[in-house]
Amino acid sequence: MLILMSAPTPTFPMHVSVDEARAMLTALLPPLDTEWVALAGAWGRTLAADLSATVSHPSATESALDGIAARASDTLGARAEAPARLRVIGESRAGVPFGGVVGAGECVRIYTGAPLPPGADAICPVELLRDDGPDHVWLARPASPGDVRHEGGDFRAGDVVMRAGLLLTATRVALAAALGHAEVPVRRRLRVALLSTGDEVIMPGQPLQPGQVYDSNRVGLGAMLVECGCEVVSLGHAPDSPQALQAAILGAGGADVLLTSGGVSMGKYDFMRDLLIEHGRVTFWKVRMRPGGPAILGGWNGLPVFGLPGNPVSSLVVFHVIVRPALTGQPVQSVKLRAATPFRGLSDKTAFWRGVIRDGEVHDYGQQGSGILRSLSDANALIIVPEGLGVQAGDPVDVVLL
Ligand SMILES: Nc1nc2c(c(=O)[nH]1)N[C@H]1C(S)=C(S)[C@@H](COP(=O)(O)OP(=O)(O)OC[C@H]3O[C@@H](n4cnc5c(N)ncnc54)[C@H](O)[C@@H]3O)O[C@H]1N2
Ligand code: MOO
Repeated sequence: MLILMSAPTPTFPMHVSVDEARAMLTALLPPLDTEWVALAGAWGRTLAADLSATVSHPSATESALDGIAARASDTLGARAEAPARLRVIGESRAGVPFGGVVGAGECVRIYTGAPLPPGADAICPVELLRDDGPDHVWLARPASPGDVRHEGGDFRAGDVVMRAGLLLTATRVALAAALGHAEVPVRRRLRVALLSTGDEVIMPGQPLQPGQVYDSNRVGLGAMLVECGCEVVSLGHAPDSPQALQAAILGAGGADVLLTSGGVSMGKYDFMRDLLIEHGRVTFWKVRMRPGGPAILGGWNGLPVFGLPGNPVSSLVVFHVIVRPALTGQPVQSVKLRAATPFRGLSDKTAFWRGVIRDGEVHDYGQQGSGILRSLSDANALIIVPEGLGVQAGDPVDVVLL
């Protein structure tokens, strides 16, 4: 007769949803103080306060073209066979505006970005002009008010243009400069300690002995943390021993959170799991997702600890859909695409299958094992198949772009 041992009822939540896991991790992270950084060093940081425009952009109504500025009413009906003739009374250059007023029958030569002189309300591009001596021009088309860029057309002084919480991408750093900020308030970088575990795990650069594996998780997770704007405190690697793990965790002093990889599933040597359950604190164990199901969140002496599974695809997918959004405050961005192939559903888990987007459709990458790291590297999409649902070819499907 087969007797199955019944495990004691856990005192912590198990099998939480991906959304719950993300919210629980977010709740364990400390609020981050504000610091000011020069704009040149602000890329990748998170804005800590709203940014207002110190000036309007454009700062004055200006020309969008090189040509002449005139009164549109003087040029109505102008065409090649019956051009309009205007007197040139000066010039307006970017940075050197024309000092006078454009009157009836008059124009000034003007260049892109130069202020529109008072009196003028329209532009004729240089391609449609013919000089008639130094002081007159013929227009083969009416001057167009549409070729004027209005003062404040982009933003006005005092407008709140960027909101706190925004990730400062390259274009947003450019926008902050246009708003007139030499320095910006950003959130302090989160200090994340990173530890990989496992007797078999070694760093590349040494010959691989039978049964060993190169530490791809530490390198991959470290790079992803840098992408998230975090300061990485590398704790290196610890073997499968509770004592070694405890000693390594002590090295995380001062970090805001510890990320580990490996040792969180069902095996006898999964000591990260035991350490948190028996001597630390557990917020949840196991997420209803594949890959990544065995992840465990908890704490050790006040330090939040997130134990990611050892399987390379599992740890990196958990990072994509739980860790990154929690660390950056930026939601997981997904788009709807048409599935070119079926994607398997799981009755009790959300699946994140690797896919390849081709011709606007998403195709199954094929090998979906949690140890097939190439599937993540070659893929450019994570296909989200919600619990209990499958995807047929032709169905719309939510896709996270990798
Ligand atoms: N009986 C069960 N076995 C397993 C279950 C289960 O529910 N019942 N879950 C499976 C799932 S799902 C996953 S994911 C893995 C996760 O296990 P662990 O977190 O305990 O990870 P390890 O056993 O330490 O390692 C798994 C695998 O990954 C390799 N590994 C570990 N660290 C690294 C690293 N830093 N770089 C590259 N590769 C690494 C390790 O050598 C193993 O091959 O458990 C299943 N088992
Ligand atoms: O779900 Mo595990 O995370 O299959 O490899």
